[in-house]
Amino acid sequence: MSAVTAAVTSSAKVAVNPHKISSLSSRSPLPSAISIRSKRDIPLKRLILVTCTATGDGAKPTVLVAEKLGEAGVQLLEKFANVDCSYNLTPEELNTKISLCDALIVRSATKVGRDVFESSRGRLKVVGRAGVGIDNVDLSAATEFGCLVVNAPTANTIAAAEHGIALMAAMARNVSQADASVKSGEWKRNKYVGVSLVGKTLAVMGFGKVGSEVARRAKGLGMRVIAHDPYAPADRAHAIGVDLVSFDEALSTADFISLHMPLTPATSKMLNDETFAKMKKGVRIVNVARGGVIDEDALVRALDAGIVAQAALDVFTKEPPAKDSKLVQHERVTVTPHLGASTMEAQEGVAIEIAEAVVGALNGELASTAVNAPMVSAEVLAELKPYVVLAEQLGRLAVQLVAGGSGVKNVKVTYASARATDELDTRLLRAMITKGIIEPISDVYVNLVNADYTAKQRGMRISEERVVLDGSPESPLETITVQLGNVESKFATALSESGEVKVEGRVKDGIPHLTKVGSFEVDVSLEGSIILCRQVDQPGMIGTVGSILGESNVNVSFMSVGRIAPRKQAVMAIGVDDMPSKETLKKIGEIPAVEEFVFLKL
Ligand SMILES: NC(=O)C1=CN([C@@H]2O[C@H](COP(=O)(O)OP(=O)(O)OC[C@H]3O[C@@H](n4cnc5c(N)ncnc54)[C@H](O)[C@@H]3O)[C@@H](O)[C@H]2O)C=CC1
Ligand SMILES: O=C(O)C(=O)COP(=O)(O)O
Repeated sequence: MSAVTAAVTSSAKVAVNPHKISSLSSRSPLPSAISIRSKRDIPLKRLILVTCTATGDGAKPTVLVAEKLGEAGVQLLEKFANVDCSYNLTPEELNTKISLCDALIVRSATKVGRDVFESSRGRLKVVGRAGVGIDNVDLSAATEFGCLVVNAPTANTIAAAEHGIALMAAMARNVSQADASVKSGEWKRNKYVGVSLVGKTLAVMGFGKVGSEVARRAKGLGMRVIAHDPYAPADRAHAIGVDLVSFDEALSTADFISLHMPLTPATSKMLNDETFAKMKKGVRIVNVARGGVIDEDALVRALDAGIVAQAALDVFTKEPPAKDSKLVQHERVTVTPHLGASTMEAQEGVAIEIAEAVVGALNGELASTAVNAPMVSAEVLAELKPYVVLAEQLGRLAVQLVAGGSGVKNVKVTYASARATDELDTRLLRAMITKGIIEPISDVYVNLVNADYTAKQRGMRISEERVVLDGSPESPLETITVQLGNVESKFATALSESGEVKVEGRVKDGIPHLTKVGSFEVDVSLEGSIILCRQVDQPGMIGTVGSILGESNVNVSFMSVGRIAPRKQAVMAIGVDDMPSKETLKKIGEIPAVEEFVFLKL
């Protein structure tokens, strides 16, 4: 079972007489004010993460496209949103605009740092990276601010692989140098004698989507291809006739090295003085990945020392590089201005891929290309839909039962299900319970993106437990129980025998219901708001409370009573559509048989 972080602080726990329950909840005759609510569909937008409710007025969301995006993508966005295509913004202009935007689409040139999320003041809900590399987006800041980051990981793979091959062939045959020479009026056939590719060893560093397409094409050119990738499965490499080798073996045996790993702290400057020294003399290097994976000064030294015969670079640590960059000006270096993804086809594909992902995310759907959120498949999502609402409502109820100042640090969630443990994905449920607990007591916006982070920040530990039931695993869950430990409660009845605030719920006919409070069984649908009352069980109670509410024009949607035994203590759960006034609540509290009561807003 997963647990979200540690940091358990203990606060005073009040031992309260637990009320044992001896009978199941009894549905009482309905007083005149009662109306049974019709079964409603649960709005999908509530389920997830990033809904375009930022404007709060049902207006179209605004998408800022900050770098050139294919027309097909812009058109797709325009069907759903106000689209502001503003290219070449300065960082200051971006920060000013962003507070009016629900989504931002960038390519590789825009730095989306913490300042962007701060400047958005909570409105920015999605960052779409129209391409693969997300090294220009501060993912931890995005996660912290609950902003989903999606990318377009597949549409430019072939373009990048083709550009890698193009650079390798152009470099080997001095195409760009010879071209410049001829255009300047020279005709130097001996100066530009190249090297052949056939029979040479190519080391593909990073055997992902682009790397494996480069490998496939290089095999077709008659090269021997090896690859280094600590995370790639060997059988995928073998399937296209490539051997996975160690980093050092790749460096020491390759005639050509082609880089295709992402820029991360682990890959930053992985080609440096030390690693160049391990290479075969006369090696040729292609970089269509990210400039930062090479120490560029070290590459100039390796070129000058003759270790590296040639390099072909599409990407640079700083883009554009300085005009007088020794590397760019080096006569044995071929350069292009980050053109790997720049084909008509790839740009069209990327634009559509990112526009669909951003629109989906703004619609509250789970994006399959989410970079900073767990992916939950559409099928799992559809099945869990009512349970997701239940989870949030239980969290919301539980936290409202805590007496102010207690500080919620320990949350225990128990899922009872006939499904095998690994057949129930609880990440979404856990996130929604976290949302339910944190949102009523703070101004933090919690979603699937930042739920675990936010819990951790607040020192809240969420432990999850599974109870595997006998029976049919048809429905994913029977009950969800949320317990808050080490807290005091403003409604002592909500404390379990072991002293935790405890609420339990289940889904009935697609509608989430509260079925247990502390040790008392109740049955009330989780819509609107709830009044919980502990009273001495006696005739006329339901009528008395019902008429107080009816007189104040508060519509009652549901009532249920759970009791220990006839004429002993009972808990009445009353679902109300409207917020009762203070006077109305006071009148309920003044009923002699009422021992304690609480109003809970859902
Ligand atoms: N120049 C351009 O216009 C383009 C550049 N790119 C760059 O190419 C990179 C690769 O793109 P894809 O193949 O689509 O990504 P990918 O995620 O499919 O592949 C990356 C591979 O690198 C591997 N890797 C991670 N750390 C490594 C390490 N330390 N050593 C060796 N391998 C490591 C991963 O296991 C993965 O297999 C992107 O991150 C992006 O930076 C991608 C498209 C266009
Ligand atoms: O997809 C990538 O990672 C790329 O590097 C492509 O960058 P671009 O979208 O052309 O700025």
